[in-house]
Amino acid sequence: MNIAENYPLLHTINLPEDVRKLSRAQLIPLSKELREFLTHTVSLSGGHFSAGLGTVELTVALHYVYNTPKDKLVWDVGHQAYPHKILTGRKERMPTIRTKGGVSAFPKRQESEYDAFGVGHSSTSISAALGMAIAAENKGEDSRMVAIIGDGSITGGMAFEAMNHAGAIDANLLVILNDNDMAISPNVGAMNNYFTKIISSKLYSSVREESKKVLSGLPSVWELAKKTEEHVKGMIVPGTLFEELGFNYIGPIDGHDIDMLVDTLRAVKGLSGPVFLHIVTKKGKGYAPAEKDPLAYHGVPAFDRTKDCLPKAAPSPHPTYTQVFGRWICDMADKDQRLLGITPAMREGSGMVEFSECFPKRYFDVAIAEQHAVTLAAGQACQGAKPIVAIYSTFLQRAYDQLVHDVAIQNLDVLFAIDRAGLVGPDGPTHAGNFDYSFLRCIPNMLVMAPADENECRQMLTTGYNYDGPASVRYPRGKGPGSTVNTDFSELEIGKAEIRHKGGRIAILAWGSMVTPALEVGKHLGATVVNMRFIKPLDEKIILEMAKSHDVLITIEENVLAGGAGSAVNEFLQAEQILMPVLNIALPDRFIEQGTREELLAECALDMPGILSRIEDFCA
Ligand SMILES: Cc1ncc(C[n+]2csc(CCOP(=O)(O)OP(=O)(O)O)c2C)c(N)n1
Ligand SMILES: CC(=O)[C@@H](O)[C@H](O)COP(=O)(O)O
Ligand SMILES: [Mg+2]
Repeated sequence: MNIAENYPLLHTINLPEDVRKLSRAQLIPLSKELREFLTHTVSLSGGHFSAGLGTVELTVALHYVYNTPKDKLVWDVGHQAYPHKILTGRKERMPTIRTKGGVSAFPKRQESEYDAFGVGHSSTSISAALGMAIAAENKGEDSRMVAIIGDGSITGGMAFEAMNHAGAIDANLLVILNDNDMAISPNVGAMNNYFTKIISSKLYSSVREESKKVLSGLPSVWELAKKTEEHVKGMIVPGTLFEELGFNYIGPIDGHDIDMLVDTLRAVKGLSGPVFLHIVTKKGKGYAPAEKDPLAYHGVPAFDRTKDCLPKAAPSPHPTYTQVFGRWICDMADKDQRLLGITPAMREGSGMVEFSECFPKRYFDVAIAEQHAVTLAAGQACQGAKPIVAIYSTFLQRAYDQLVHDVAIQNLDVLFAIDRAGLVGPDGPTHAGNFDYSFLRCIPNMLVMAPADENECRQMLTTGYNYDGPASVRYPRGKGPGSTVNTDFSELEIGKAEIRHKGGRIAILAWGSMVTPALEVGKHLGATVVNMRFIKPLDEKIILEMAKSHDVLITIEENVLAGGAGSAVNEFLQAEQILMPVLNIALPDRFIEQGTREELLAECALDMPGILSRIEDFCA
């Protein structure tokens, strides 16, 4: 990639201070080059794309106006922060994004001093920026804190908890709402309707024009505004929710108009107290296929930028686990009218598209609101419905209290279809689902299952659905070993494991994704291999049998060791006063960085060669 030749202005930008040296007139060509460079590098690497296309001008304007890194930019989620990464010293390395050892998927404090806060999960930015503002003021430090949050991410309750606080203490904080009317899929909810109302109100266009005049020509008006903040309020749609929360609401303004952005940011930088700046952008801006289909271009594989569509996935007879769930929920919904399906803003990723289309009245996208999703399900279950919460393992962490307090204590009949469990790969540690065995199995009443293959996934979903109480099935990202998935509703006996291979001295107890490599190892070593299926309840009978008839027990799971399935076996053996050599193979007690799933499994010695060598070392 010849940056100097193809991106002459961007080439001169190593750090934001270089942006600040540019003339106002150069900001438009810089934005153009930045967008082209972003498109070029993401077409090589894959990654999050359409959101970043929409934040190009905002990123340039922010680094132009604010004195980063002393002033802090806190990007919510961080999938829209690729332009920020490019302007903050990482442009040459962008093609490595999300690869092992490469630039990380999201802002990360360890990676750059310009990444003020580590992100990946949504709706944290306002709390974090507020914390920074309070601490800076306490130190007597004059730095400005800016939270940049999308219209999807602001639907998360935390964002409102933070504004509730900021508004009350009159904190010096700028919240920028980047409103593109999209989450990953089209944004939903009353808040979204409210934003649409503001934007489509007649006032928006006139405010836009008026603001433009005021902002471009008359900085003194802003001087005045500082003194009489009511005036600023007068420039906006009156009576906004955010004003009631104690914020000075400004906007909506065009988030692709760089002059307007720079003027507005300069003006609000001088204001004291919490300010809420509402900008309107287009997700996918400037790359026609992404503008047309921002959902498809939210996260992309490498692609040919000269074509107007993404590469088609190779046809495969084997569905992913997500697809197995998507098929099953439609089949079960056909059969049982009581079934209700819930997703916290992850319709596509969780395999709910067909269900949403076939059963619109029984489908609930609750926006990015995991806590609400779980308690909503609890409420539905109280009325005799059969709710299913389809959720990524990492995002279920958000709703732990709801799981315990609202669902499990009341032994309510909710099924959790937990996707992206274990190592997810390129998104890195923020998105890994490495803890769910541990945090689920300690909850009384919970049924915790992990399928060894696709057909077992379907059977477990049916088993969990028919179980009278909280149940969970957790499965990894992508495909399994490729079993044929039946279309029936067969169930598994609860708490019953199955022996997959009979052998001699060594017995391997494996869960979920680890059954396949365990089988390979078992066959190689002549060991017994058990597909344990249940993390809770454990098949204690089979553990006793294995302990009696083997010299060594090995447990293998794709979850951290602490509190996981191997720990459950250890607890049981201890309770039974069985003393024998036991090796627990699990994820280590550290956060695993990004890479492909295969690379990470190998790094953690959870692939066939890794497992084999750990067992050989142990038994030597
Ligand atoms: C707690 C949490 N739930 C779900 C997600 C998955 N997720 C990532 S981006 C996104 C949509 C965000 O929408 P918005 O904030 O409007 O940003 P945009 O992509 O439109 O720029 C979702 C649901 C997440 N990162 N964190
Ligand atoms: C930023 C974010 O949280 C999502 O976009 C996430 O990266 C999706 O992950 P999957 O690709 O596994 O659905
Ligand atoms: Mg959005």
